[in-house]
Amino acid sequence: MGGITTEEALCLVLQHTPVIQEKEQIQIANISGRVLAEDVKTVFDNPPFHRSPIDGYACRAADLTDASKEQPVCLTVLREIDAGDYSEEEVLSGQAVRIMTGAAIPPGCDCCVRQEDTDYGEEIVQIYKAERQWSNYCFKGEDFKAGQVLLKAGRELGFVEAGVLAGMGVSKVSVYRRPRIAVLTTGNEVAQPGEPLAPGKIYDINQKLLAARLLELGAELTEVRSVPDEPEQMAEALKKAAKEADLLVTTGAVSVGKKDIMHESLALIGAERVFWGIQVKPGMPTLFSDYAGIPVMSLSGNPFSALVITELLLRPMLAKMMRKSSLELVRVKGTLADAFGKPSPGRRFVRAYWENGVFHLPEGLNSNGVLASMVGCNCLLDVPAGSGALKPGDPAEAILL
Ligand SMILES: Nc1nc2c(c(=O)[nH]1)N[C@H]1C(S)=C(S)[C@@H](COP(=O)(O)OP(=O)(O)OC[C@H]3O[C@@H](n4cnc5c(N)ncnc54)[C@H](O)[C@@H]3O)O[C@H]1N2
Ligand code: MOO
Repeated sequence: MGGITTEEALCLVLQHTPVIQEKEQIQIANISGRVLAEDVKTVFDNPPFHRSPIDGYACRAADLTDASKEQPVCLTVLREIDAGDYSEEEVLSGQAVRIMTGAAIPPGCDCCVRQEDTDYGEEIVQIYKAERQWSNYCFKGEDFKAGQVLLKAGRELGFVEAGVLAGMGVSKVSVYRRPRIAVLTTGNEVAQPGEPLAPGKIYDINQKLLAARLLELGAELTEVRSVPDEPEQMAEALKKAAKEADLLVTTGAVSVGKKDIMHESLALIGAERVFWGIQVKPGMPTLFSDYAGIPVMSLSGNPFSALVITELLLRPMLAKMMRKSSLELVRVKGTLADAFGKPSPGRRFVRAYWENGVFHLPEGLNSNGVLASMVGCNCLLDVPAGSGALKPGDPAEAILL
């Protein structure tokens, strides 16, 4: 098997991968999967006031030292404070306020009593329980203090951060823009889903397969389309796509056939070949070029080959472009539940389902042109070069999808 190793390929690919620098402001409800571009600092204490975590009465703990069901302590109820109300009137010894969960505790009080530990009195309340100072008392600033950097630039954002930002009163944040990718598939044999299928034609799987995965990984798609197997047309399509995109992805026409037009198309636009051929199955004829600073990843046309190299190379590229370490490949170990009959003279990736340390192989064919048996698979077994047929119980490793 010719070509460089996958590690060498990844290294070269990353050398030609730009990190996106441009920033944009987005609403915090849309931040999931984005990367924060600037530190976000708090400008007030939260909660902004001492507050009650219960429905009951706020008063002074020193008044309650002897309180019990048998010998209740009676306090005069000054007022009711509901959540959202605010009172600055000091509560003195012998006094209490009726207070609701989330309401601001007035000055003078240093504890709250649950209403279940009282007689629910409206003007005079009988308290049945002693409370320690600061019990049932949430302090101003216990969530965060003014001047704290709660979220640092570079953090990957999700629902927790959306909630934290909302609590800070922030409605928009600055994030790095998404990488823009164009996907161009080749092949005079491909028809688009929804169209009738003429003899000799197949549906274009790669467009949708790649578009769905790249969107899932966090990219923006500038265009996704099929280009006829004509070098001039593909050259034009690449030139046009490069005006909008940070990365170009093509599928098909990279092998050695007469219609393998990617080589000529890339030569026509003056793209520099970085490598052609990786010692891996599937995806062996993968071609990678640099077109005036824009990386061009040309995947082989077989859908499973395109899928494997998307995970092995495109995903780490996106991790770098977006500064998202969560996209880096995760490896798992386990044992095989099923046999895999083919020997692997070179490194091979095989579709599988991993659960509780066990790898299950799907029923259908594990062939590069077969995609249906991928349904339900969640990993790619990484079978080292020089392996023979694999049998149940053999140890194995995989990358998670
Ligand atoms: N004489 C040789 N023939 C082949 C070699 C070789 O070394 N010598 N390598 C084989 C290997 S390995 C692969 S992989 C393929 C790679 O071919 P290409 O990348 O040039 O891709 P195509 O020939 O265009 O297509 C391969 C296969 O995939 C189907 N295809 C293409 N595009 C799509 C699409 N968008 N959706 C669904 N299916 C697609 C296409 O019809 C072919 O069946 O070359 C081997 N040949
Ligand atoms: O390398 Mo090809 O991608 O075996 O199918």
